[in-house]
Amino acid sequence: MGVAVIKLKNPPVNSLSLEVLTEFVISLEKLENDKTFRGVIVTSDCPGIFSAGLDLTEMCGKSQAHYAEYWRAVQELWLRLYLSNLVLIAAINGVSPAGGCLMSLTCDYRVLADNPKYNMGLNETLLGIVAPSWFKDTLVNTVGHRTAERALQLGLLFPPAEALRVGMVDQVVPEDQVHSTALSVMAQWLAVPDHARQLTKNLMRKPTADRLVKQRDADIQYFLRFISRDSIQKSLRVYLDKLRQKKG
Ligand SMILES: CCCCC/C=C/C(=O)SCCNC(=O)CCNC(=O)[C@H](O)C(C)(C)COP(=O)(O)OP(=O)(O)OC[C@H]1O[C@@H](n2cnc3c(N)ncnc32)[C@H](O)[C@@H]1OP(=O)(O)O
Repeated sequence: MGVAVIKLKNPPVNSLSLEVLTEFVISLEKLENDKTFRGVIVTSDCPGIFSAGLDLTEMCGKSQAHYAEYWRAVQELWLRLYLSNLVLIAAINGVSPAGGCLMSLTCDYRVLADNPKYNMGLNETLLGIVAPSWFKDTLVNTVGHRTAERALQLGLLFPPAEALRVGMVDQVVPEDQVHSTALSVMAQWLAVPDHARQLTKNLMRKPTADRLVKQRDADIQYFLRFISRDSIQKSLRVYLDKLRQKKG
């Protein structure tokens, strides 16, 4: 039925490095242009981890030019996913904090494996950073304003049952059924004529995407100012050190 599978593979934690973002955009573009494909299942090849989100090492101790290039790539992937003409289904087979969660929220449907370790949410505040307005918009459009406000301020990571309850995911299924469920949901979505579904998706999502499109450069400048602050760099270094020391 013309369904591709994009399996994220950037061990150990599928962090979204500049290279991963760039390759993801290229793969999506190829699939969009190949009319034999109508749907994509986005999943992970790293056991227990859907994606650890944005690659913190790309945002720490680098040059302004690098930050600008990285942020443009983050914007680009979000825009491509959010406005994709393809049916996108996230088969979430692991934990998905921050950017990992955002990636799944851009999809049309989310199936999450029922494992209490597989938390998901926008936890930026716990790192001492702030989810940008378009991350916030994507969450609000999925779970509603009140749930998003609480989740964003507290940096909540929801276990599967809670993620389902607040509408962050559409289905929670046993781990070994995530892929087959994604495939059967895909069949349902593909039963709708493409042109009608695509126009409707556009109607729902374009106003949100346009807000970023209209001010992409300003958004990059804002990110540069924010990420270059000494206090923010310090927060990121402390967080990364904590992650690294977990093993020791
Ligand atoms: C205006 C600014 C807005 C910016 C918006 C930001 C969005 C984001 O996405 S920020 C990233 C948020 N992500 C997280 O908070 C997740 C952090 N990671 C974890 O919680 C855990 O690593 C895990 C639950 C995803 C996996 O745990 P585990 O299997 O125990 O693996 P380790 O913690 O031991 O990690 C292995 C290895 O990977 C490094 N690492 C983990 N996450 C990231 C990351 N997001 N970016 C870069 N590197 C990451 C970790 O430091 C370990 O490295 P080594 O010690 O060198 O092996």
